Amino acid sequence: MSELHELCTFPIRPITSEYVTKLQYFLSNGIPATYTLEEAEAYLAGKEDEELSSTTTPLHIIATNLPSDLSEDEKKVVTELIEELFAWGAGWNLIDGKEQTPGDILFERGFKGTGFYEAIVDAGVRAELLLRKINGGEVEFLSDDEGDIVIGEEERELRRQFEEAQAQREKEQEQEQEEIPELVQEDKELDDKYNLETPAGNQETYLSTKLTYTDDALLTSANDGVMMEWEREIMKAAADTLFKTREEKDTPQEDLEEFVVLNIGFGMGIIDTLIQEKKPTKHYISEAHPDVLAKMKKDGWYEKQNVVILEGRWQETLPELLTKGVFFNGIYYDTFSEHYTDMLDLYDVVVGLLKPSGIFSFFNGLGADRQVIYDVYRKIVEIDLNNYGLNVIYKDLDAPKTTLKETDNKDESEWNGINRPYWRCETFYHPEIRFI
Ligand SMILES: C[S@@+](CC[C@H](N)C(=O)[O-])C[C@H]1O[C@@H](n2cnc3c(N)ncnc32)[C@H](O)[C@@H]1O
Repeated sequence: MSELHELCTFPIRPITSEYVTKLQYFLSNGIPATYTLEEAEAYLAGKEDEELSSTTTPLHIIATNLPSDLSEDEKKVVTELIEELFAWGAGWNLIDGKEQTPGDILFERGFKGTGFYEAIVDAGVRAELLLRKINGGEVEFLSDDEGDIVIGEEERELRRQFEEAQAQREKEQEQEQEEIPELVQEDKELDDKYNLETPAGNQETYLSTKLTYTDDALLTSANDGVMMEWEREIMKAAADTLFKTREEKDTPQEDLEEFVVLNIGFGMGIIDTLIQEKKPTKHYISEAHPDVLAKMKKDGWYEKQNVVILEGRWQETLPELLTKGVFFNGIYYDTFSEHYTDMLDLYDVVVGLLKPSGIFSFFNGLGADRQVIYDVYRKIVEIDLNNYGLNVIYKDLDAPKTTLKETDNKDESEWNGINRPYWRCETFYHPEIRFI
């Protein structure tokens, strides 16, 4: 173990500012903040050229060895150590031999709410926003419902690339084609490859994939869960949220005269059935998949008096409503094989379609296969919606324990026989979004 790594195991107590001095010494003398245990071991074994499959960084070692009985003074020092590592380019989402990020380790060890876990989440938010800038507004950094985590980006490297890209852009102003930094380009290629191959990752593939309704799920032919029965409680909460303003005293009467609701994504029709029970004046349903539309026809949704079915992708059907004077008291969004970039496009439409007192909500599965990413997205969504003059309140809901792990037993795990678990968190952050 190198001296830097050794330091991060907190060999001496109490943890004093001496630690910060030592850390600064290592970093300012050229040891990268992302120097891994694996690199150190390979160096000692004379195998520096070998490709390493995991990246146990100083932040991982801190997360693993952080004492749980820290004094207030020690907490301050540890906070400084973490800040110092980030200032020198530590990666918030690198993965160690157990496939864990430093945030995962802290969460597992019960450090959520102590400020240390939150420092990692904040670094993730900063990295994401920075990468989006570099990438010309595209969101590529975090995987959402895809089950993979993109490793290798470090804030410092990003910052360097950002500055480089900006300088380059200034130099080549007359050139129409913008340079894409190599790192981002690599991610894009990975993403494109992934997208082209799976229904879960790509809309075009998804919309031409055969779907099957089982007793408790809607599945693609690749056994991806499009919708699953375990989400029913979440749908109940969502339906209640959409109708909440009906009971609130300060909702303007003119907003309530016609109670109009929009649901984007029919799936198993769970939320639409719950919406119908609440008898809205009008109930719009946006649905793109032919097999789902066929099921809706078979089950009589086209005959319902107050139901309007918008056939096709919401990207094509909703903008038309903007010119037709249709406004909603509630909008819910829960689709499949879409990404956070699609949600950013959706926000443009939502602000135009929501009544001043209206409520917008969505199935919040963003990054939910890994707690720390779920927490990063929680903040990103808040930041993005605030830019639209919308405020988010999250309500914590318990997710079923059977979604936490994969086992062969259907009673123990929802993921038995399902291609890619898209949910792994204990708590669902149910969003209620209104104009500020
Ligand atoms: C997760 S399911 C919705 C489940 C629903 N909330 C329920 O309670 O059963 C997602 C649905 O969104 C539909 N969908 C996917 N992309 C869409 C798009 N761009 N526009 C409209 N519907 C879409 C899918 O075909 C699928 O029926």
